[in-house]
Amino acid sequence: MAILETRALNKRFGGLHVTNNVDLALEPGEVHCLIGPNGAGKSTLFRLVLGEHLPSSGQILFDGEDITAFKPFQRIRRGMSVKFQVPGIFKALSVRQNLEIAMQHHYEPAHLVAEIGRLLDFLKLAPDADRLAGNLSHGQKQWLEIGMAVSLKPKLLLLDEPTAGMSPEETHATGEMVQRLNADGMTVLAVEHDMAFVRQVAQKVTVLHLGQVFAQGTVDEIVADERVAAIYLGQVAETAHA
Ligand SMILES: Nc1ncnc2c1ncn2[C@@H]1O[C@H](COP(=O)(O)OP(=O)(O)OP(=O)(O)O)[C@@H](O)[C@H]1O
Repeated sequence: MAILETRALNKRFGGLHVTNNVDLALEPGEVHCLIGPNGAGKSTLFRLVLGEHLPSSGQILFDGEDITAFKPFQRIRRGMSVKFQVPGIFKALSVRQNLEIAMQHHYEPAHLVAEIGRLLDFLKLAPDADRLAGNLSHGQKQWLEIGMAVSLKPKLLLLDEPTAGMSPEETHATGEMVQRLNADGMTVLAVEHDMAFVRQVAQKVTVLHLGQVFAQGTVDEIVADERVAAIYLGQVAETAHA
């Protein structure tokens, strides 16, 4: 059974049909990347899954339950977690304090310190634990945000362009984090433009175009698909060489 499924999902903003009959299924334990040209409807689909937008029609199922009408907090309570592009960290608090805030109500005090220590190591932030989050580099802020998103061990992690603005080294390290989370059983849905990252982590790729599922397959299948190259990958290559 799919852990996340959208069935004939539609979203209209006035006359604009932004999500058009989207059927998407994520198997438990899969890393699934959502790619597509600007304006393809990736962010809108992401927000529909999270419950920030309600669909005009169609259904969303999570872990076998129809969550179409659920509020975001109800989805989060059932095991979804999200990392947005703009970090929502507390800049005036230390890295450790940020993690404490995310985790303190969910762990016994006796276990909290050890859990935070493990997470700091995982995030490569142990040497920076007592620095103010606002003083971290861009990439480190993204990692802290990923840490806050995974601190409660969600079943499904939603990542919105997790490597935007990162160096190739930071992007690769982020990919390794996703791979480790996935090895521990976490399902991941990531909107991502960086094909190196997609190639590193994705077991399945969905290409959105004009609000519709345009192609779906493994990374190799997608990269070899001339139709995809025509609408999207050419654009990425141009951007990369700009
Ligand atoms: N709240 C809204 N009201 C009206 N139109 C919207 C709204 N949100 C998105 N749109 C429109 O829907 C279309 C798809 O937008 P969306 O942000 O989902 O695309 P995207 O694939 O995420 O693009 P990008 O890669 O540029 O972020 C765009 O034409 C956008 O202008």
